[in-house]
Amino acid sequence: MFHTESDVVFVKGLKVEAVIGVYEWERAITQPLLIDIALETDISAAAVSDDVDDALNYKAVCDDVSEWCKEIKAKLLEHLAGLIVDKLLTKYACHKITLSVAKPTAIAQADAVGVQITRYAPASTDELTTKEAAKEVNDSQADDA
Ligand SMILES: Nc1nc2c(c(=O)[nH]1)N=C([C@H](O)[C@@H](O)CO)CN2
Repeated sequence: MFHTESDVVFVKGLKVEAVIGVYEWERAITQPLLIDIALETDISAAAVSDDVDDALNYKAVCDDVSEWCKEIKAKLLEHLAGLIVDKLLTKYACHKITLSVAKPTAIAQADAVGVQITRYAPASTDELTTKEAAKEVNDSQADDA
């Protein structure tokens, strides 16, 4: 079977309203965040089977990231980005994640400001197959329902 180390499942422009910011006035409101995520993973099983259970499900990623952003209520974008990438690497079968979080309304003179980080999975997480991780996600969502 065809194998590659450079497949990517991505999310671009995920919009989340969340409490974010270092100033007191920011703690009392929500602001829009725009999030891009690139999850490096092996998509070859899903490419052959055409079964979402073999895929790193971007719908589940969007749901999780939206929920975590609202829960975390970080002051700094750096803190939020770090926590979200750690959680994604723990939950999903991917070996590398690049994530950017932007605040499009924070600075009037700028289109957006933000941070971008890249992190790698520890070896043990990397060994989880996409199918095993997808099953864990599906099972935990079934438990939540
Ligand atoms: N590197 C960062 N600089 C700043 C941040 C941040 O999260 N990371 N945050 C702020 C304020 O919350 C700002 O968005 C209010 O306009 C300032 N600098």
